[in-house]
Amino acid sequence: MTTEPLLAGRELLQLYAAPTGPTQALRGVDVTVFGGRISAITGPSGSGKSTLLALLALRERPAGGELRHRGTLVSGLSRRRLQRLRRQEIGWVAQRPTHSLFPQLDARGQIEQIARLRRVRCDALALLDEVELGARAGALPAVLSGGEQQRLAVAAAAVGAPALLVADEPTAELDDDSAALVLRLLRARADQGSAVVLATHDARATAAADTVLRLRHGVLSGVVDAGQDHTTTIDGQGRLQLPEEALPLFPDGRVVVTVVDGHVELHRPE
Ligand SMILES: Nc1ncnc2c1ncn2[C@@H]1O[C@H](COP(=O)(O)OP(=O)(O)OP(=O)(O)O)[C@@H](O)[C@H]1O
Repeated sequence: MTTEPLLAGRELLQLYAAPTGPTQALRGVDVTVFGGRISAITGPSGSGKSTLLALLALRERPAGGELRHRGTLVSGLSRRRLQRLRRQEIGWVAQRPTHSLFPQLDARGQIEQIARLRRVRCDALALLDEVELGARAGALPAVLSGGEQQRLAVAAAAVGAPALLVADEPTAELDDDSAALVLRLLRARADQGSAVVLATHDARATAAADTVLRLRHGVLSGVVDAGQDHTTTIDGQGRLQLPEEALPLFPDGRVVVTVVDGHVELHRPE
């Protein structure tokens, strides 16, 4: 892992227009993304995962808060600079993989086109082989199965180990063997220095991550680093959000809080 974050978001807010008034898709999210690591964003449907990915991949600007890319405020970057960063440094796998593929290019052409845009050399057939698509090199996205499209979209995003590789549900359509191929490719890119960020509902993908960020109702409810304790934030009113796995311990929502010798204990009331 590199010590300087590639991306650092503070108090990120995103709003979308809705018939009933603006929807707060993200509310006060703090997030840090490092090269060399896989981060998985989890949470129920509608919790803001895709929205956070769109901000991190510099596809949308936050409505509030502060997002820095290599220490520079994203709000200060021109549209042209953002476009160049997206093209050259950011791999993107959309929730619907065809949305991140060129419809008119075959599988081999997809890889070669991305390599041209990123100005890197890439053995397209070898990369397609890594996701077991070597035999489909001449196929257009429209004739590939959902799982093949997904593997192709991940392979294309991974060309040249971009500084950031962002994937929305990259294993959703995949059986265990194919999911393992995709996760192996993502790990290989992280080992080459890419910051890999996934939104996922898939336990296979969260198990492969170094850090798991949980979103609930647009709020970051917890961050777990592999092999470490749960970390959560305390808001300005002193409230903290318990990890989901702790909630069944307090079925009626009541808790006794005791401060003992510099730490806090939570008990179910007698
Ligand atoms: N372009 C948009 N316009 C209006 N509302 C949006 C838009 N994108 C997202 N939202 C709303 O923002 C909230 C968060 O959506 P988002 O897609 O980020 O959630 P998610 O966790 O990725 O969900 P899923 O797991 O179902 O993909 C939802 O209430 C959604 O309806």
